[in-house]
Amino acid sequence: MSRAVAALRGVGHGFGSGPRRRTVLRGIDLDLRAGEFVALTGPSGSGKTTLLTLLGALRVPEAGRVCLLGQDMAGLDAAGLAALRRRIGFVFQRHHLLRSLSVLENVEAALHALPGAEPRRDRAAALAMLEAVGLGGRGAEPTARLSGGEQQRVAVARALVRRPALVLADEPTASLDGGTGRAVVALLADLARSQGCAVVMGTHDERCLDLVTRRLHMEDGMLRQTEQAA
Ligand SMILES: Nc1ncnc2c1ncn2[C@@H]1O[C@H](COP(=O)(O)OP(=O)(O)OP(=O)(O)O)[C@@H](O)[C@H]1O
Repeated sequence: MSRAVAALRGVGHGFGSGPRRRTVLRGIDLDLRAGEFVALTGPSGSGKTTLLTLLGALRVPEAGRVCLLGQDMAGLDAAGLAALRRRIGFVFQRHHLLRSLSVLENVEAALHALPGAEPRRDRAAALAMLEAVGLGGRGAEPTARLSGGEQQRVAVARALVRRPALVLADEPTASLDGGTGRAVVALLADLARSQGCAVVMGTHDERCLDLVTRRLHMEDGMLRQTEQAA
């Protein structure tokens, strides 16, 4: 069996208190393994983003246990959580690229934040990753000049250049047309396979679901259905 990247047991989370209290996640059990590409589907407000933020160590659960990359979140202080987050790649609907930087600089910036950064090695890694996402030769261009799909590919390169064991994507195709969105998801699937990382993608985009290895369906804060692709 491949490596466990994340293990969640009895995870619950909610927001607010008193009469305004809203329970968003209930009794979530989940195991993620290296090399899996998981789609997280479910109606709006069902808790997908909340679950992704827990998997990204962006918040700690109110109840239950979350182990990420071999570490129990309960034992980590703020610095420990930040160090854990640096080992996770994030791709969002709005790509949060720095428009004033070049394409290459945006990808390199992800490496500068890591301990032991080495400019020459980092540049080589960023150039190789741009090649992998089909943007070889475009590194010097201002990011703002790229199309939406190209910018999302830069965001994928930025998330994967650190070689994370876990990549989280929240609606990565939402601002893209069908063909472009599918190309971005196919790219994520290819890179996940070649780098052996686990990817969890929150999505409403039915057109990309044939590209994943597993589907999880969230409803009323519970993972109701787990369907393994053949
Ligand atoms: N920081 C917060 N404070 C209060 N309520 C929140 C907060 N974050 C999320 N919620 C609420 O939790 C519920 C689940 O939200 P979440 O964003 O996880 O759903 P989702 O399945 O990702 O929805 P969508 O598909 O629309 O993005 C929603 O009712 C939302 O309003």
